[in-house]
Amino acid sequence: MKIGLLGFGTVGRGVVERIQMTNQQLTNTLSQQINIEAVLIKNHQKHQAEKQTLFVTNDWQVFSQKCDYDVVFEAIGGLEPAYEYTRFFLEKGIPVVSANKKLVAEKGSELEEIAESRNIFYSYEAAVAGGIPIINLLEGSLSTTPISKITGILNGTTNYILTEVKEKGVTVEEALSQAQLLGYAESDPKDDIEGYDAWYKIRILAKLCFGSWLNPNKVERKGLNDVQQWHIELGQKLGLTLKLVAEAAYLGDGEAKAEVAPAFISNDHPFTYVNGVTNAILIEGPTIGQLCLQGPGAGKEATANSMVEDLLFQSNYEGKRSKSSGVQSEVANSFNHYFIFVANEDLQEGILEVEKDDNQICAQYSHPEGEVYVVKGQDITSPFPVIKIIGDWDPAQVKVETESAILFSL
Ligand SMILES: NC(=O)C1=CN([C@@H]2O[C@H](COP(=O)(O)OP(=O)(O)OC[C@H]3O[C@@H](n4cnc5c(N)ncnc54)[C@H](OP(=O)(O)O)[C@@H]3O)[C@@H](O)[C@H]2O)C=CC1
Ligand SMILES: N[C@@H](CC=O)C(=O)O
Repeated sequence: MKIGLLGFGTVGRGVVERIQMTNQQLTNTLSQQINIEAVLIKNHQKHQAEKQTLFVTNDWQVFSQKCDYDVVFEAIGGLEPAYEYTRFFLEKGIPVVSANKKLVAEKGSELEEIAESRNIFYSYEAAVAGGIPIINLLEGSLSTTPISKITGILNGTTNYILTEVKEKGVTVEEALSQAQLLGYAESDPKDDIEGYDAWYKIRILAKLCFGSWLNPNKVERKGLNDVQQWHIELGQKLGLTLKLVAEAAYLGDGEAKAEVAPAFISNDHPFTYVNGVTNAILIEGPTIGQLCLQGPGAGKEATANSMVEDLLFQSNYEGKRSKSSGVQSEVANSFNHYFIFVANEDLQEGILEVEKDDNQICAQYSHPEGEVYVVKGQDITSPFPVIKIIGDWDPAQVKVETESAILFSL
């Protein structure tokens, strides 16, 4: 089997190592030897010093003209030129295995159509939650399972940062540099911090769970930008852990909604102890109850593992597998507690804003830097930072330490 590899960074290198490491097993399973025919990179200088046994080029013409690949792996990232290159191979009838969530979320519909018309696959197991085999699970073992909601910690970098800051007291910048060194972050880490990466991923999951692509303009995206240290501290004092959470739910009548936002997790929820680069996904539906998966969400080995297994999974079906069209189940109405944070300097305006929307304030806590108002409802919004609480958390049950930093006042 002749492989063309687009990209030789964290993931591309992982693919080569994984193929080398399990070469014998792969040969046995596929009944043929896997050979990496050519690797496309961008910056030749960067790779010049390396002793290479592979054919590595930065010339697209050279790479594309080889064209007798049986499969192409795409680990470049971003929209262009990944889109052009993927299209090129699919149109030639060459299947593509991708790790590129941005490309799948933005152009997946069109690329899948091309693949289907050529009776080949365009697959992207590694694009969502790194090493967790969620895509082929949804399309395979759960393909007729009614799903009402899917919730996930889908970005390894932000989860790693939040964990490092909490457990080691490092700064966000220090933790981000470490995440970059470990190969977890996107080439532009704003994609992680501002929630874009998780936004692409939840849009892909929503399509697989509910059968159609959501209008991206209607998928809310909030990253960690508005979260301040005192918000996290207050949450911690109240037994809550901050995570960047993506959710998609089926509302009935063909309507689904999705969002990415920071959320406080109560300590009875399966996500509470999901730390570091680990991702977790909770799938809910009437026949399965709650199904929770967790595993490495980023990094060379885990992501490459998903790409190689994706190839094997797809090869078993020789492009003839019928894909799940999403079996929706209407989500039950749920009301959550929300924290609305108002810094000291905004207090006068803040309380008026909080009360304006007929919000019932069920509790209020103080911190030297501001107040938090706890309200209960659905989709609460405010001009002030709002953080939803996920899990079973009730202010009436909370025992707050009565130290000066925080006082229970309602
Ligand atoms: N890192 C991770 O843990 C995970 C990453 N992914 C996804 O995998 C993809 C790759 O990520 P990652 O390996 O981390 O990224 P890297 O930045 O480490 O590697 C990107 C590779 O693509 C090459 N490249 C970039 N632009 C071009 C271009 N225009 N033409 C040819 N080659 C190009 C780069 O070349 P050069 O070496 O010359 O710079 C580099 O080899 C992304 O879509 C990412 O979202 C998915 C899951 C996990
Ligand atoms: N930058 C991404 C990489 C995997 O998709 C992340 O941190 O999750």
